[in-house]
Amino acid sequence: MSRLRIFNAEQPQTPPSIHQEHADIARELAKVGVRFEQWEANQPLAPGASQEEVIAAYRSDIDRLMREEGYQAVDVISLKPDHPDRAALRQKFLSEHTHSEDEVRFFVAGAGQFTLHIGDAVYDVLCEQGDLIGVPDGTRHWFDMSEAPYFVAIRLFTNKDGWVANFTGSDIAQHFPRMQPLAFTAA
Ligand SMILES: CSCCC(=O)/C(O)=C/O
Ligand SMILES: [Fe+2]
Ligand code: NI
Repeated sequence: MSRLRIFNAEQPQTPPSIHQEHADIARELAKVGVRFEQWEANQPLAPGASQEEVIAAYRSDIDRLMREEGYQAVDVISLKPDHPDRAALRQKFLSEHTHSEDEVRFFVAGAGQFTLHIGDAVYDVLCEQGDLIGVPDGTRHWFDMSEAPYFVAIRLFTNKDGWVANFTGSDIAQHFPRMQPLAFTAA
């Protein structure tokens, strides 16, 4: 189940407000300019599927987004808990950063946790299969996949060069909850 927790940026220990209904999550995120939608993710793809398989399965959605919203590049992150580089891949996204383009991600399997630092608040969004999130350019954020990653996400870029991050140097991400491994993947 998708989940939004909203913290005060200065008070990571204080219990956050929590939303678990998709409409509530979308409404709260829309207030701060973040896109959150539920899409059909009905192709039988498991984490670990290749980029080619994922792109072929979602070709029509990808083509439509590229045509209608002007994306120039697409790639896929597809990870399962035994990936040999999982620790390094997790580390890559764990510190606060921004991008000079919107971060648009469609989760076609599994789950991952985006945390957005907007003004005085921190929005921690657990995205699950079927969720599309669009984080505006310049938004400070980080992403966790847990120590046992289990997800397939399609990434769309307006920049032809794909993923480029600007790290803020802040340690704020260390103070907020990390993603817990999905129960069904913890063997
Ligand atoms: C779920 S896609 C991988 C994370 C990513 O691309 C990013 O920029 C996280 O902030
Ligand atoms: Fe990012
Ligand atoms: Ni600190």
